[in-house]
Order: sequence, then C-alpha cells, then structure tokens
Amino acid sequence: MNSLDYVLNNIDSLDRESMDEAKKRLDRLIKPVGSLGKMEEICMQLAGIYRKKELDTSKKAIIAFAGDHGVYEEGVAPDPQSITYLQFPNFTKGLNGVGVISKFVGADVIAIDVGINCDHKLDGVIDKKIRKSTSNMAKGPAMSRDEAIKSIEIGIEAANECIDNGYKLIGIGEMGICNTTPSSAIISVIDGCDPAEVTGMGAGLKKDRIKHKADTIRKAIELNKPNREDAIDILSKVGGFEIGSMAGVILACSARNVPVVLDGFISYAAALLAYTLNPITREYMIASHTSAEPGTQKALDMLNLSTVLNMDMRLGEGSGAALAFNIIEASNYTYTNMATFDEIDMGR
Ligand SMILES: O=C(O)c1ccc[n+]([C@@H]2O[C@H](COP(=O)([O-])O)[C@@H](O)[C@H]2O)c1
Ligand SMILES: Cc1cc2nc[nH]c2cc1C
Repeated sequence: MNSLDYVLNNIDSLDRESMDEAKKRLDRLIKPVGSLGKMEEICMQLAGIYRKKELDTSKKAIIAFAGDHGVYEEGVAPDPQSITYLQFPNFTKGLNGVGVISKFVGADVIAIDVGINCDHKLDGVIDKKIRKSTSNMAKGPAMSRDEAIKSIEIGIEAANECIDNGYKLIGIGEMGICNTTPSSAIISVIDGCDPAEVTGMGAGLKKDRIKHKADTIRKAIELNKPNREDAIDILSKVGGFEIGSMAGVILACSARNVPVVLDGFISYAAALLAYTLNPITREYMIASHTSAEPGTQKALDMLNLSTVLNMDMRLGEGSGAALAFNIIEASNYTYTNMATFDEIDMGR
C-alpha cells in the first residue's frame, strides 16, 4: 500500500460522469453559465476526483517535509542552513507563515523531518530522517536511488495515514534552506532548458550571485547526467529528500482520490517528478499560487496547470496552499448552497 510500485499501478483518471453531473448542477445555479469561472472548474475537478457530485472539503491538512542540501556549501543560498531546523518546529505551533495561515483557514499542519542537518529532536516534528542532508550534487549524486525511493515512500505513507484519518483535502509544504537550487535543477532537466532560465533569488540571494547559482546547477547536471525520462534518476542525482516526499504525497493522493494542492516553486519540482512517474497525477493537482520565482511559468506550462492565486508570494512552507484552501472551500460552499433555476422562479 505504501510502496511506490503499488501506488503507481493504482492511479486512475478522474470520473467523467461525476464531472458531468457537477457541470449540470453548476449550469442550473441562478447565474449565467460559466460565470463563476475557475470556481466552477475547481468544483468539477473535485467531483471527478471524489467520484461523486456531493463535495466535502472540510477536513484539510498541509503535509510539510524538511531537509537540508549538500550543495549549500557552494554558496547558493542567502541564509544559514540552521534556519531549516530552527524554523521547522514553528510549522506546528502556528507561529510561522504556514502555521498562521493554516490556523486561519482551519487546516492542520503535519511536519516531517526527512533530512534536516541536526542531531536533536525537534518539537512537534515527526522524525523520518533519511540522512542529515543530501550530498553535494555539484560533486556527485545528491542521494542514492534507494534513498530517492525511500523519500517518495515516506510521502506516500504520510498521505495514506492522513487519508485514513479522514482528511479530504491535502496541501504540500516544505522547509529547506537551499532547496530552490535542486528545484531549479529538476525543472531544468525535465524541460531541457538551460538552468539560467529557471534560476532565481530563492529566499533572497543577491542578484550578482544568481549566475553562480545557475552555473552550479549546470555543473551538477553535466556531472551527474540525469535521465530526463526517469524521475527517480533525476531525484537521486539533483533532487532533495523533501522534494521526493512531496512527490510521494501527490502520488498517494492521486491513488486514493484526494485532491492535492501544490504550493510554490519547490512543489512544482515535486509535481513534475510525480507527473514524470505517472502523467495522470496532474488531474489531481490544484495549483494554489504563482510563485515569484522565475521558472514558475515553465513548470506550470509543462504540467498544463493554471494557478488559483497570483500573490507574488515566495515563502514556501505550504503557505500558498493553505491560503488557497479558503478559495477551494468557498467554491465548494457556493456550488453546494446556491439556489437553482428549478428552485426559484427567475422567469426562465
Ligand atoms: O515557494 C516558493 O516559491 C519559494 C521560493 C523561494 C524560497 N522559498 C523558501 O525558501 C527556502 C529556499 O530558498 P533558498 O534561497 O534557500 O533556496 C525554502 O525553505 C523555501 O521554503 C520558497
Ligand atoms: C526565516 C525564513 C523562513 C523561511 N520559510 C521558508 N523559507 C524560509 C527562509 C527563511 C530565512
């Protein structure tokens, strides 16, 4: 049930009949046909995912993973690596961006350490540490193939546990100083573009260091030669533990008929890995917001997804996914509670 092979073999396309039923209801609501725009698309997608026209998005969670990155030593991130372990416990205390927004929207946050570079136990954090940080991808593969699969299976297990506990809407989040570097690498490999096209400031890298960051990514790709058609190869050579786990959540949600809400730039890299493993997964994704990181549009284009919100956010953590929960729930509430032309005489 938690194995990658099992999940990959159990992902089906959305249920067209339920989507058609939802569309029929949407077209009977007292409004011009299609006038609720993306709210309507979301409701039809939810109906296709849940395989029924009655939608329940009330119990929701952000599953966030944290890990550190060996490539940090190349000077590609602006902040001390210790921020990863200092910030992660704040996720479940309602103190940081994702914590506060989740509190506001009534979502739970689950925080899982898959590779933070610290030895001590972190308050409110589930310990699934694979290793204290990946290896430096500018010098060799970031992780072994077995570790890559393990990172995905940790994500699958976490999502399955949430779904067993009744969660109906799941968002993905992350924390990892330096993780825009492997994210840009993954997006560049899958797109086939030069890393410079998809590399940006991350958490605030100075403009004159961005070229060095792109050069480092190019060096890592040239050295490791990831196969762009093999997601496990890409993850193991230029990825990160938390990125693999986020991909695992996407795969499990797709196999269990639960919508999965993407967050920012790092989540797009995870989504592209899941999509490369099984393209049907994109039908289960809701892209919450357009990250300010360059490379965003390329990633979203490859996934053929458009975002719910455009807020110039680049915090990560799951903050954008949590914020979009409100829009998704409002869409469902409107679809469920608006009157229809059959119920009210509107002269037609
Ligand atoms: O979500 C995004 O689009 C996003 C864009 C830039 C940075 N971040 C966050 O900042 C960290 C990575 O930035 P960096 O510069 O250290 O690679 C990591 O903890 C992410 O959560 C997140
Ligand atoms: C404080 C801080 C919080 C973050 N949350 C996600 N990435 C981050 C990076 C920093 C530096």
